[in-house]
Amino acid sequence: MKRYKEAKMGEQAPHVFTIADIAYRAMITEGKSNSILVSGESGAGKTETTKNLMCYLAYLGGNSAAEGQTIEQQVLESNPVLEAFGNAKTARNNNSSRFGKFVEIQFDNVGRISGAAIRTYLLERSRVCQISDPERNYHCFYLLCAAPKEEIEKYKLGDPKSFHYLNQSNCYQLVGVNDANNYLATRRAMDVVGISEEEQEAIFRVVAAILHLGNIDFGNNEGDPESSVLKDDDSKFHLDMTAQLLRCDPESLEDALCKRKMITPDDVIKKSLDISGAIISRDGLAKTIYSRLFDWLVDKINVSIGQDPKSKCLIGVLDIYGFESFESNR
Ligand SMILES: Nc1ncnc2c1ncn2[C@@H]1O[C@H](COP(=O)(O)OP(=O)(O)OP(=O)(O)O)[C@@H](O)[C@H]1O
Repeated sequence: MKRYKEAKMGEQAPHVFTIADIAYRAMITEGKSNSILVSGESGAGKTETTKNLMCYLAYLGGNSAAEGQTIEQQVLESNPVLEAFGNAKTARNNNSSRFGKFVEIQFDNVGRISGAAIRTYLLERSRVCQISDPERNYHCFYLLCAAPKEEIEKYKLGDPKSFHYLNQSNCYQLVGVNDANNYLATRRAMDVVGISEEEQEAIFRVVAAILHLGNIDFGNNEGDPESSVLKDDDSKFHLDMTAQLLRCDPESLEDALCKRKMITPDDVIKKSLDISGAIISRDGLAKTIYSRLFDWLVDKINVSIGQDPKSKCLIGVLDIYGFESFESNR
């Protein structure tokens, strides 16, 4: 970073630091905002490049003397938090971002970082309840299953193989990655970005609830093929756990999964759902809860980092969705 600072284009070997340096210098001299677009196929290195760009901008505009957590530390530490909840192993990349991200780093009139905002786009919701070999679900599920024993007991978790949302693929572990260590690292990163202990507990409660929700299975309601009921005691256990973790009433949850409410101008009609309908509503609930949790996390990080209303210049870094080409593209 030292070598690239204020070096002319071509003076050093090609590097993203040069791009960040040019963007920063142009912002200072011309007083104009700049954006850097990082694009490429899945696995090309966009997210790593984005992190390098952010490190370099933090190096140029950092506030080393500030007390407590600096804005740049918070921006950099938001990466492991967002990756835990928005990244997953795919066929091409063990740490593939399943969302788009635009990071705005704001600067004051002397070129110091004064605020930041993170905007995310289009989280891949379907992954929460549907995966196939050799992919994995979002990292956070495996991290929580590798959490310290007390937490595993508190959330009644265990081997990832016992959860439907994880066992549709045979891939559970990543080579060279320790989920137990990463769980603790994610908790530490959450501390840095200003997520309180209580909020962290609530976040992982929701993650555990989604795993239990996925294990609720449905069976035929005798005498009425158009409706469904909980399949067995195992499903009842997971329903009770989901309700306990989400702090809602188990009967209302069961009703919400097995019945559909239709609102007409005069009345509210409840219609029973068959097994496949109940599964669709269970998975729909899991996807909605997860994507709202993700949005909540991003909002929380933004509130904690804070934006500078007086800032006139910013550098934006856009890490877009990586392109993938499948045998059968849909
Ligand atoms: N500059 C780098 N230094 C070291 N390793 C890198 C670098 N860039 C990429 N890699 C390796 O390649 C992998 C994929 O990179 P990255 O996650 O940045 O890709 P991506 O383009 O963001 O992919 P996706 O679109 O799937 O999110 C990384 O996990 C890392 O192992």
